[in-house]
Amino acid sequence: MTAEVMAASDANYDPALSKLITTLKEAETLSNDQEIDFLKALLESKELNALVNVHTKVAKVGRDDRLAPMLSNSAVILYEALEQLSQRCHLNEDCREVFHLLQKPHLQSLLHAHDAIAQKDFYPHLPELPVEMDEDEETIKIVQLVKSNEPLGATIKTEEETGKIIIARIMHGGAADRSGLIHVGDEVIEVNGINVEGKTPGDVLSILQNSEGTITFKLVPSDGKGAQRESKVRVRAHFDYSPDVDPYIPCKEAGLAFQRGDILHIVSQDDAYWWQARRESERTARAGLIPSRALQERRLLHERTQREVNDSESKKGSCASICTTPPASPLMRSSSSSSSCRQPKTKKIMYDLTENDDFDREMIATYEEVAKLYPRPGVFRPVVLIGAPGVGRNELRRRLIARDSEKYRSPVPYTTRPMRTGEVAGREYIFVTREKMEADIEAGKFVEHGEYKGHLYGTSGESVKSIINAGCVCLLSPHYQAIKALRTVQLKPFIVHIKPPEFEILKKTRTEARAKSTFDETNTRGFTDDEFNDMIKSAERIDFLYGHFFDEEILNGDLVTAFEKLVNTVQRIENEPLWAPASWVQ
Ligand SMILES: Nc1ncnc2c1ncn2[C@@H]1O[C@H](COP(=O)(O)OP(=O)(O)OP(=O)(O)O)[C@@H](O)[C@H]1O
Repeated sequence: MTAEVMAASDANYDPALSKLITTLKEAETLSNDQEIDFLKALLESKELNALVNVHTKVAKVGRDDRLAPMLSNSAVILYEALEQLSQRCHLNEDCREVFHLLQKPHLQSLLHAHDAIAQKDFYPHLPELPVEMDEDEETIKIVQLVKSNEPLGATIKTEEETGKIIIARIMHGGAADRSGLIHVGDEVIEVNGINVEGKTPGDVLSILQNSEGTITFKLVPSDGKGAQRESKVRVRAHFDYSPDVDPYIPCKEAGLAFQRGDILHIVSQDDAYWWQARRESERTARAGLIPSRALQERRLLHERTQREVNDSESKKGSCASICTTPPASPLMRSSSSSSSCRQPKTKKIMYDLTENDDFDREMIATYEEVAKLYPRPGVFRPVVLIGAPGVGRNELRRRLIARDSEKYRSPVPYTTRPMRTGEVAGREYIFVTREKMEADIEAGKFVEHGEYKGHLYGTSGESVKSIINAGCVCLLSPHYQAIKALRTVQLKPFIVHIKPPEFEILKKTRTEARAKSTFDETNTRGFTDDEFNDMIKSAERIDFLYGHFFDEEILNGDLVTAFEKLVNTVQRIENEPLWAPASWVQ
């Protein structure tokens, strides 16, 4: 043994490292180049030796069966348990306590850390060693897939600089993805023995369409690994989408149709314009292409600009009959119908902002990131009933309170108007001076407020909070313009849109029930046909302006049915995890 190696063992070198140093010494006698010197210095460094020792100890602990984890998915089990418990919380105290404990962020983080260790998530993922090969020779892979009714789940494109046909996307969960053999960036050289050089993606598609049985691809693998990780993002769609009528989608068959309100699992946002998603309710399905937020926002902006141009053109009277612009979407029509659904003069208007409510639609509604919000035992989310004036929000609210007045309560509103005969302070209203109310509004003490006939009206945040803190369900039926002020992380409201049925049913149900028009200040006559029509138009406008904020819609035709649906809804809010803005769930 050489003097240096003796020194190495003196320094408590790891045996394997000592052996390497010895071998290196022997090699040094054969050649004496700089690289060997460098390697020697590295192997003899204290830092490397310390690292190797740590590694050996960790590896030894890892081999000890006594320390093997029982399971590596405890966090998943926790969420499953929460889901089960949430339906039983109302049954007994123990359930509620466990449910409460399992929701603690510390416990959840602990289980996540446990799972990461159990799954050995700490091991570095080293790139695969390159296989020795002739540098000039390209690796080619031959992939065979059996053609079925299911689409391949991949899109191709022509690479601009080279003209090569390249795999542009692999749809998550699709046939190509499941095969694990085709990756984004792979170059397609042949399909079923046909050279695709110089061909367009359309030509390749027709080769595929005309093939039967097995399809054989000859591919040059891309440099990257192409491994796709699924993102966990869930969004609520705020618009309807159909790939069949989208002229820009790269491949209609690869598109995913959805409707406003659908919860979508966004599995990939790798492409700036086309995300991959599947409907939350179809977890195993192949992912489909949907427009990204950026693309959809651009389109809406474009449509809006187009509409403005058309509006100004038609005002000039120049192209009304020759304009070839496609008919306005429902989105556009509602937006321009503000004058047709303005409230009648006799109706009380607490929120004198009718000229401004287009601002509410300024926010471009595309997708909203959501997450499951679990009910907290004893702390109920406020339920906000929104609807066109006269549609029956207060009737439904009153019925719910009458059903269980211990549980459902509404805050007493504040007003600056003088008290009328028969009224009791604190029962109908809390009467305050204008100065006091303005100061409180300024100080942010009202969750919603408005002005009617020179008097202020509003609901204080404190009164809502005190109902929630008393363990009751707070019911609110404010003017629809209060939605934005109420929809905060502090209140986490559940918003229900009470909608009128079609004209005939609306008229029939109200007439049979001798309903009193809320447009009549004396509250003595029934609704007129004009008022029914206004109610329907107003509901359309509310839907256009605020539809993306609604958690639920209830059609108030038959009152018994509508009330039953409301009862079911409030029970779900109390017991089930429900989708809510992701920023509310931390
Ligand atoms: N489904 C229904 N069938 C029959 N009558 C109904 C129905 N829903 C509500 N009504 C009646 O319609 C009238 C107006 O209802 P309500 O007072 O609840 O309206 P609202 O939405 O609170 O209106 P506003 O905001 O103008 O006060 C009441 O007489 C109510 O009993």
